Amino acid sequence: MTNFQILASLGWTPFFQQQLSLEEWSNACPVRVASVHRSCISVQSDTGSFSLPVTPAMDTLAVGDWVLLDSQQRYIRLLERHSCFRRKAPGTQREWQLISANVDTAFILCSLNEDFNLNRLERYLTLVHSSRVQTVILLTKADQVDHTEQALTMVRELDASLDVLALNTQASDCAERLSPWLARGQTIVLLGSSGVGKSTLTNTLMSAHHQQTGSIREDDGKGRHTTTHRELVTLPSGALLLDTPGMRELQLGGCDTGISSAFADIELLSEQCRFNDCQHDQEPGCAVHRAIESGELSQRRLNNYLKLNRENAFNTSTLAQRRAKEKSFGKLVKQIVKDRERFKAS
Ligand SMILES: Nc1nc2c(ncn2[C@@H]2O[C@H](COP(=O)(O)OP(=O)(O)OP(=O)(O)O)[C@@H](O)[C@H]2O)c(=O)[nH]1
Ligand SMILES: [Zn+2]
Repeated sequence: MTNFQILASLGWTPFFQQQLSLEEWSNACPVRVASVHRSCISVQSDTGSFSLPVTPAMDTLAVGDWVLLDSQQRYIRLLERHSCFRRKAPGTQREWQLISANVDTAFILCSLNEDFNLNRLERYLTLVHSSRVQTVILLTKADQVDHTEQALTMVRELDASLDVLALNTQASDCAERLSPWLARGQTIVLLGSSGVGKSTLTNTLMSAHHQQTGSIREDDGKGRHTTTHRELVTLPSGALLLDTPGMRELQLGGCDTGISSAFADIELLSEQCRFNDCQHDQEPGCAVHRAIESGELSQRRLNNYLKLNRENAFNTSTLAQRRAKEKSFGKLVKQIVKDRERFKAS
């Protein structure tokens, strides 16, 4: 019998439970994907961690996924995701890459030094707003700069409802300050460009208590956690942290709702533009431009909104085209099979 209490500490909730059929309830074993490698995945279950060879059916799994195994530890199926982040795979390929699945809270890290960048922050906000997750902005390296207050104000102006904290990721008070989001069974993903302090924060949170955790961790020999690939680690608080190695490029696609939500102010203004299809360029009666002139909205934010919209539309359409192609190929295959059967029958 599956121990659902242990599963709850791994992030199992009624959302997943209700997806089980009666038969699966008694026979299947739910496990959570902790890391994905080319030929194997490691999973956490109510009886501990183990790894499984990857079969073609498991090709689309992401870290954080819940999957069902049979009594022989064979893969049955993927459970529907509560939330999921994906980006366009870097390079020229028009492919998607899953960043994480079933996350409750996203910590978006942005350093306060010369890399501080509101446009990039808006890009990450668009990504998280397209999924059902709580968002917290962490402004790191607060110990290195003296303009923390101004930066906090600028970020709060992006969205007054956001939780924003400035911190030194090496300081021992991080665990306490972040504790509202780090309860047992909660899943957190760290997002942010390379060098913003994701690994440092992971290390600080991991060593918050000197306690052995049943987590999967990689050690560099100095007792330090290092990120070489995406993996789920259990923090002393009982929360599950998904550390992602530095993302050099976060290309958006399929984020229509994310844009509408991250830029709700501009979308609201657009409703007052004279023309329904106003591009907020040179059109007369543009409410967005009026807001810029009055200082209510920054030109920077509008430019970034237009840029992310173009990028999202481009990447989304290429994805849609690919899906359509796959669909028509699928139809063709079905037709061939049907014809063959008819041929056999005749
Ligand atoms: N002073 C100070 N240094 C920090 C802070 N956060 C990170 N650093 C330093 O910044 C450098 C980069 O931090 P990492 O934790 O490796 O950054 P990362 O986000 O994990 O980078 P990737 O692994 O490339 O994605 C390290 O030298 C850290 O010691 C901070 O809050 N204060
Ligand atoms: Zn307009």
